[in-house]
Amino acid sequence: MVIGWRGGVGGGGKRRVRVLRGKAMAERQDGFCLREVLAAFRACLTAEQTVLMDPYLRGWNGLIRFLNSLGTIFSFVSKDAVTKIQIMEKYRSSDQRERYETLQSMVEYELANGLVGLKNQGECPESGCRAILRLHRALHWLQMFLEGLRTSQEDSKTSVICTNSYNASLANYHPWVIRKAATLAFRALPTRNAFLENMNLGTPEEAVDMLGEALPYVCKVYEITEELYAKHKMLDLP
Ligand SMILES: CCCCCCCCCCCCC/C=C/[C@@H](O)[C@H](COP(=O)(O)O)NC(=O)CCCCCCCCCCCCCCC
Repeated sequence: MVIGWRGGVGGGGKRRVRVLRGKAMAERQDGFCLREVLAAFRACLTAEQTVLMDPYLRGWNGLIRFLNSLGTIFSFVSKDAVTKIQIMEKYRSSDQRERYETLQSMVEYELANGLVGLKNQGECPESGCRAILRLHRALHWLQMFLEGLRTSQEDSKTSVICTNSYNASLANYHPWVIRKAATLAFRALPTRNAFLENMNLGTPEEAVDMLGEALPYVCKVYEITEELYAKHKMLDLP
């Protein structure tokens, strides 16, 4: 299975307009394409069923770029995610970078050296295991959201798909005030087709096809991480 977009139209610096099926559609001007994000999650997976850290973080940075393009209403979400990503990037450029090459090597290293903070958050506020767990939970939301978007009807509301997937995943770990702010922000999401077009994967139909091909890789990354954390009883890290 190859992740790629058959249409082959990349983003560009200058504003361009292309005509698809008789309908004019403005292209994104920032060159963002969700294909690269999805390919990054695919690139995380190794033959040994480990998860490579660098493409994992690259995938997340791409998602944040997309999130930021949806408006400042999501700043509180992206700031929190960026804090977690930066913790990991710092480790990947430190003397300990090899310890953080994969999620598996990170877990092994931090557990063996008492760097996880198993009892309370204050113990190890910059624990890599903890930062990844927060992103991992958000990946569950993303997986459900994109699957919901992919399988929904054309007239479905993005805000409803987003709220449902949030309530079934991440919301369980958030206090009331965050849940409230998140569900209010979801109301600002564009329509389903505008959202799909914003991914820069072609027409909404092409975007749906692409998601169908690529989502299994995101799911696999999620499953491997979930098993790893379950094995070490770290799914509830404070
Ligand atoms: C498309 C709209 C995207 C909406 C995003 C849905 C997720 C809403 C999450 C709200 C998080 C609010 C911020 C704060 C959270 C923290 O309390 C909480 C706990 O952290 P702590 O233990 O350090 O205190 N943090 C977290 O749970 C991590 C949240 C990370 C959320 C990252 C979400 C990134 C979403 C990227 C979407 C891109 C759209 C992709 C579609 C192509």
